[in-house]
Amino acid sequence: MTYKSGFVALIGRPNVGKSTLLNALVGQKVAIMSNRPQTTRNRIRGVRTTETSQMIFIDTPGIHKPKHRLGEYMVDIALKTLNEVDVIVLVVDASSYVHPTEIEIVKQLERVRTPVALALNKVDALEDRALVLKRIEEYQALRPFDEYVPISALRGEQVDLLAEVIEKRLPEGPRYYPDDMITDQPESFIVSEIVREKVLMLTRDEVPHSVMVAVEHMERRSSDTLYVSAVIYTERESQKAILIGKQGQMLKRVGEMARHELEALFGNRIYLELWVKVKRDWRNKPALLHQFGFDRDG
Ligand SMILES: Nc1nc2c(ncn2[C@@H]2O[C@H](COP(=O)(O)OP(=O)(O)OP(=O)(O)O)[C@@H](O)[C@H]2O)c(=O)[nH]1
Repeated sequence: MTYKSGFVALIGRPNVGKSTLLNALVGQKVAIMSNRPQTTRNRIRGVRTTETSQMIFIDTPGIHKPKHRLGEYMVDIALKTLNEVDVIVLVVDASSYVHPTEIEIVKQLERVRTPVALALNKVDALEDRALVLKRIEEYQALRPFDEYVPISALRGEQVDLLAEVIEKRLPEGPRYYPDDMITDQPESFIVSEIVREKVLMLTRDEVPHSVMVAVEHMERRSSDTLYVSAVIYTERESQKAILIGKQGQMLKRVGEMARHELEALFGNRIYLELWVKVKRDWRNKPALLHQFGFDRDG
């Protein structure tokens, strides 16, 4: 049997149960990632690996925000991402009326070609479960979705069915991440996301959002100390210079801020070593793949 893999965007307005669903799909550990402020373009929220497929769930910040607050730029970024993923899951709260934000999201989705599954969550909270049919009709009137799956993320009901529906639409592909990533390795992703966040914050957009951070090495050096070495890749020498700063001041600040946050998060002392390298050709590679660190060899 062929193995399938791909990117899945979980979208929906706040509080509909996206985090709960994600946890039900991939396990508990990922919650830590979902609480991070949304400064990056996309973030991996979790990976579900089975015998037959691997799904990489990403966040699409901005898609649920009103357009006037967001600006065209972010809307465009969000739409670009949604066009690059393999499946979109729009999570809605079936126990609530169709919210104006959902109507806005559906409108945005007109510009996207990716298949969209509608996950009608919180069916356990419906007085009468037959009401979910009415809800489906209401959403269907907005646009025809590719799939409709009533679920209860909280109780884990029909979550596997949703996973099947997603899997059906994934392309053939490899396991991008090791099977045990969720249990063993999410730390490196958290580290790279946090470092990246500090870079963007402290350089105030002088370094573009496409900057990539690759964690090269993580090692426990004693019971309470974690040694981490990471490379920040920029596209140009000028960006590298900004990032390093006068006498290394900028890089030092990035490192200090990231270290503090990581220590609080992991409850360990962190020894963080940061390097800056220029990597010119990465734009040519498929944006999503490289952004998520699949090309770490160069
Ligand atoms: N009854 C019921 N409650 C649920 C279900 N799924 C999630 N919830 C509850 O809905 C609330 C919001 O859930 P989250 O998973 O944090 O929602 P979210 O969409 O990730 O929210 P944001 O992070 O704000 O975007 C929590 O109190 C959950 O316990 C469900 O299937 N049934």
